[in-house]
Amino acid sequence: MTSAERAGGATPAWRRIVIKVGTSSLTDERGRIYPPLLWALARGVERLQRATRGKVVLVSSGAGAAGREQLRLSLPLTVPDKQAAAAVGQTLLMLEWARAFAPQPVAQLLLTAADIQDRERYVNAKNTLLASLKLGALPVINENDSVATSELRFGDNDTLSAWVAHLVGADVLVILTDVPGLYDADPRTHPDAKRLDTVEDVGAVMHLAGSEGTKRGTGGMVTKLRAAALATGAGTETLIIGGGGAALEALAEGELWGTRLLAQAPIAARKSWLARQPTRGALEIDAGALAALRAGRSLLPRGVTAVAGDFAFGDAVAVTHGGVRVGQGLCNYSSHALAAIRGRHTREIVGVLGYKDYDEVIHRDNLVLTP
Ligand SMILES: Nc1ncnc2c1ncn2[C@@H]1O[C@H](COP(=O)(O)OP(=O)(O)O)[C@@H](O)[C@H]1O
Ligand SMILES: N[C@@H](CCC(=O)OP(=O)(O)O)C(=O)O
Repeated sequence: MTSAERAGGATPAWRRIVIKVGTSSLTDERGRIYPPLLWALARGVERLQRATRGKVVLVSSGAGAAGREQLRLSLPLTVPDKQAAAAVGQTLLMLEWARAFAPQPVAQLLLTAADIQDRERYVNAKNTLLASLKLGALPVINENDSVATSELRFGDNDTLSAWVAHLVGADVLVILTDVPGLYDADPRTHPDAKRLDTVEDVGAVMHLAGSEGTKRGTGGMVTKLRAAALATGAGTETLIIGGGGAALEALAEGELWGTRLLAQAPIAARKSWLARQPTRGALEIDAGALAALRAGRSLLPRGVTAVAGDFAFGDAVAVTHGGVRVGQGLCNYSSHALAAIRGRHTREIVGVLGYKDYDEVIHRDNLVLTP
């Protein structure tokens, strides 16, 4: 690494740091867990914690690789074999992390996408994480591979790490892999590829990711960029770096061995979050209302011509015109209340419902229009 490849600076002021470590950063070329790599990472994490006085949450892959090694399994594996390998490997992995971080305690959390989708489990996961950090433990998170199949899966730990960053309100998401950043083509197959130092809009670089990862990893650069889109869209800066523990030590000194993907501004971040919320119903609006929304105004009951679905106050709903989706937003009235006030003037709301919490059905700050 030459000095020209490094972007130097002061120690960053991060309070919460999520670091995702891929299988490729923990294993040797034969795909076996290589403890010196893991121990060097632990030293890097400690250095980063000391320098920033921030708290680190680790998302660690490697259970599958560790389990395959102990069970002497060779590829390709059936899904149950993969799950058994992850179940065996997870204990080995955690044992090694616990040794490497001692005396700091480590807290194991195994999550699936279902834990994020279900409100109660989401809150429980968040509480466990925040309490572990408060008590001085270092959370080490992996996907719960033994129960997560198809639609319940994150599928890759890059995506999981973006959700963890969201759960803990991280200032930065660090994705550590075996290449020092995002290149304009896969550097494995394009030796002349050039690295991008800073990315302002993840959407604009998504096409640069080759479809394949390493044989050891899952997803390659595509899933890292998707995770970066999620995280930066929610306001969390994302770094894709390579170089193992030494790269974390450099980061503690303000040196970046990779690519910085900038967080979106709060309003843009909110809109991108809004656009990702699952909708529970739809509001059909007339042409006048559509023109008002496009002019940056809020949706009033008068412009709503039909209501579909069963939703509550605060739920996300689609907005349609002529049956075509034109946007979505958070609704200030339940489907039941809206069915009664649609097409009415705002001054009529109290008369119809007996109360009026809002003039707007969807406030413009809670609305995102389809481009
Ligand atoms: N544009 C790109 N820039 C950098 N790496 C890329 C790019 N496109 C594809 N890759 C590949 O992504 C790989 C990293 O992904 P992966 O093997 O899944 O690692 P991990 O185990 O760390 O998640 C790199 O080794 C590289 O070959
Ligand atoms: N949960 C799996 C890791 C899945 C994954 O995303 O792997 P990687 O691309 O190496 O981060 C395991 O522990 O083997």
